[in-house]
Amino acid sequence: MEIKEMMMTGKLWTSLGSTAAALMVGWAMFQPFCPVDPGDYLKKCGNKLVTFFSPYIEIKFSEYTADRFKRSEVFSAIEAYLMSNSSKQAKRLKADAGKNSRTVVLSMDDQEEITEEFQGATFWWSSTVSHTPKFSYFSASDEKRYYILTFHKRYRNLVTDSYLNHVIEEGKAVGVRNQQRKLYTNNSSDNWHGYKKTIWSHVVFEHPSTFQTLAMDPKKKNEIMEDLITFKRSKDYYKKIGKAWKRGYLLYGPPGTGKSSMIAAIANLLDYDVYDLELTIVKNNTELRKLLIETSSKSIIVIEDIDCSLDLTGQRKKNKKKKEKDEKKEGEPKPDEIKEEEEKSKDTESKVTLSGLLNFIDGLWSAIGGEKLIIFTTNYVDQLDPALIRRGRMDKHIEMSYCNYEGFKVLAKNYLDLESDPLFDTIHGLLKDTEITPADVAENLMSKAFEVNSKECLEALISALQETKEKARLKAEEEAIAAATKEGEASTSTKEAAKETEEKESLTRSKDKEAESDLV
Ligand SMILES: Nc1ncnc2c1ncn2[C@@H]1O[C@H](COP(=O)(O)OP(=O)(O)OP(=O)(O)O)[C@@H](O)[C@H]1O
Ligand SMILES: [Mg+2]
Repeated sequence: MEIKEMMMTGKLWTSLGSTAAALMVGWAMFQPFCPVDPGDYLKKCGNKLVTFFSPYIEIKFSEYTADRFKRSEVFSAIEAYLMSNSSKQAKRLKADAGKNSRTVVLSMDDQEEITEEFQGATFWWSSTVSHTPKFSYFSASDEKRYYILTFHKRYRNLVTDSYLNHVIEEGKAVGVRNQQRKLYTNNSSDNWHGYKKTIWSHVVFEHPSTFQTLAMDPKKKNEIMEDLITFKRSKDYYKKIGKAWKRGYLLYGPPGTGKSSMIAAIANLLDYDVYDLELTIVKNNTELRKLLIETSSKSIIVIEDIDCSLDLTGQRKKNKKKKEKDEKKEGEPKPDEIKEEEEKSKDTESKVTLSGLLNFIDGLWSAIGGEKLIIFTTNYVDQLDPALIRRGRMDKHIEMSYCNYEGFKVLAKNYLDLESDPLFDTIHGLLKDTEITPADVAENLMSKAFEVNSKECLEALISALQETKEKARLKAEEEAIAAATKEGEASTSTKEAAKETEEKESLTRSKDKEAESDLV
């Protein structure tokens, strides 16, 4: 009996096992054709059930928006907002460098939770990270971070009406307080794709130049500072007059007169990020627009040496010449080498046009983000297209000129801690009729030894000034001689030409006379 039972139980298990195996095999074959995963379905139903009975509501804030293009500003604001609470409550924290790299900023690490009270309500914040497997080029096995806010459903209105606004505004303010100023530069568009794309790369901006250290006419300096501060405070004014909140500056002057130093001083005064735009690697107007969209507000967009960056006016002339050349050669077969070269240059050549750049400065897209300063620098202001620098586009034209006595006094104070010296009078006299850049003055005032010897530095400057003055005198003399020689040559050739005409005329006259006498 027992043996029979055992045999039957054994048979039962065997048949059950084989049925299960058959079912599994069948399911595995059928699964690819079944649109719904029952596991997922059950999970969904479970979630629905829990949500239905739970009195709590959850809001999820992802780090990246759907297009994974830009880090969500809301996420960054929440991150900053939770900082102060995190450092008190969370047990696992993340540390990062704060403003000017002098402080450490702590924030909540992944998979942590904190609680906070707001107007009598309790809110739970948790930070979560999920790892997505690599299934496409764009996802690249990445971590997705998000914050989840949980609250009782009776606070729904409080959250939507005031709590979220409070979090974002506070967070943005904390972000600005902790944020290090950054210096950005644009990458070639070859690096713009994939998840790890970087349109702009940055380093911490730490240039020490300020308006106090800038050598220039104090009146002009104050005027610029006032203009900048007014701009920074004029959000409502710009809205009222219907203008985008941005301003254009054109800095021009010879090399070494402080154009780049002025940009750094402006960034330090306004506390803005700097985007140093390298136009030569921007391939076309669309790329230029993309770069603009990716800049933050409270920023300075700089295009240095605009005359060299892109031959905007010249490009049109060049194209015209090329066209003429092409027309001439029309019909002639082109050798393979030339064809290849043309293809290559087509790829590398920047196709940013003047109109593209003008749109960048004041087209519809330029208003995005607001609070932007656009600065162009050039050594040759007369070579720029007038459309580019007309008032309204470049609102302020600032000439950075050679060093004058006022400028020298600023440099002497900065470099030597000197406000007066008997040698100042000599320098004053020499500066009146010598063109020397502040960079050259600064170089002479810089102490070559650890101990500053003011007298030696001033004497070095005096001899540099005398040398420059002498060089300028010799150059002027040479030019005068060259001009006189040219004039002399010109007058000789004019005389010769006159003589030739005279001879020709007398020849014609005599021929006419001969003809007349023949007729008689
Ligand atoms: N006006 C100035 N005040 C103080 N320092 C200056 C001034 N001009 C030049 N310098 C000194 O000279 C150096 C070079 O100046 P800067 O790079 O600002 O000149 P720039 O006008 O931008 O020249 P470039 O046209 O060649 O780019 C600076 O590092 C700074 O030390
Ligand atoms: Mg410069």
